[in-house]
This record gives sequence, C-alpha cells and structure tokens, in this order.
Amino acid sequence: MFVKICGLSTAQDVAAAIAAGADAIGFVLTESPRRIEPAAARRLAEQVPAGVLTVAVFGREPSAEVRRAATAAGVGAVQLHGDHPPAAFAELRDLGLRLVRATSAAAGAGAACGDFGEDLLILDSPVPGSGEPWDWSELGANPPSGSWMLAGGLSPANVAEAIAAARPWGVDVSSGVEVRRGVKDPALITEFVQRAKAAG
Ligand SMILES: O=C(O)c1ccccc1N[C@@H]1O[C@H](COP(=O)(O)O)[C@@H](O)[C@H]1O
Repeated sequence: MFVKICGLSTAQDVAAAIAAGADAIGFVLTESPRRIEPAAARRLAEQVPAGVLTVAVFGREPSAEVRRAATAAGVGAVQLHGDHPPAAFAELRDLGLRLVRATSAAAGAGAACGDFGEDLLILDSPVPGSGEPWDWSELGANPPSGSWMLAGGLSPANVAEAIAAARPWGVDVSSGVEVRRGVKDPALITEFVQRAKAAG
C-alpha cells in the first residue's frame, strides 16, 4: 500500500512521516490553510530521502505557474487538482517530474491511471483538503485501474475500512492527521501509516 501524507509544513512532521514509512510527502503550493512557499517546500524536500516521493500540490494555476513553483520547490512530482485537461499534463511532461491527477469519484469511476497522461491518479472528495469523507461504495463495480490513490476524509480510524471497501493502490491524507486545520500531529501521522500498511 502506497501511503502519501499531504500538507506538511514543518521539519518535525516531515521527519515523522519518513520515520513512519510514508512513501510520499505532499507540500501544498496552492490556496489552502496548509499553503507554504516554494522555497520552504525546497528546504523540507531536502531532508527527504531519495526513496520517498516529494509532491507539490496545485489547484487551477496555469501551467507556467506550476512549472515555476515546482521547479523552485525541487520536488519529484506535481499533483494537479481541478480537472485539468490532458493538454495540461502534456505541457508539464518535459519537467521530468511524476505527474499526479486528482479528480472526484464521480469523474474517476472506471478511469484508468494514465488516461490524461498522468503517472498516478487520485480519487478525492469534491472539496480537496476538506477532510470530508465520501461514499467509497460510489465506485461500485467500476473502480479505476492502475496506480490510483484513495483520498478525502481518511484518518487512522477509517483507513482500514476504506482500503477494504475501495481496494486502492494507495491512500492520501491531510486533514485526518491534524489536531486542527493545518496543524499536523506526528502521532496521528505514524498511526495512519501503520494502519494503512497493515490493511494493504
Ligand atoms: O490539503 C490541502 O489543503 C489541499 C488544498 C488544495 C488541493 C489539495 C489539497 N490536498 C489534497 O486533498 C486530499 C486530502 O484531503 P483530506 O484533507 O485528507 O480530506 C489529498 O489529495 C491532498 O493531497
């Protein structure tokens, strides 16, 4: 089970995610209570070992801004929310970074990772980063195929149930490992990674 912890903003939280065995770490570079500057993301990314994927998270920013900020942050991947068209992924391909497409369950049911030129696919709740769970059974008999992550309202308390219901390749969490909006809890990060790995 591939586990991504998103919205990190302190060295302590990054260290906790790495120590717990997270496979990917996300830095939010778009509008959010978790937003950090690309230079801050770069400082955090520099403490991440090569085997852990660093991801810069964006919303509807134009490709030129995504290129500028992702390059400044020195990350290994770019995650795009906001239902960008395939052309947006094609425009970023020459950056040499992994490309992550995040979409809603409604749009992603039956999708295949790679449909839009992405390397990883995320199925999220309609409001990214809101901590609102969605009905994983919406996927029904039509889950995505390939390398896709379940996100949206996950927490240590429900991640095992979510994995059993949706059978994703990976999981992604932000709100569910926080004590309050934008403030991560290292203990919750550790618990989330352990429970996700045990369930997968
Ligand atoms: O975390 C954010 O603040 C955020 C803001 C804008 C776009 C994406 C964001 N995070 C992504 O949202 C989901 C996790 O949400 P949740 O808080 O666990 O429900 C995940 O894909 C994050 O990468």
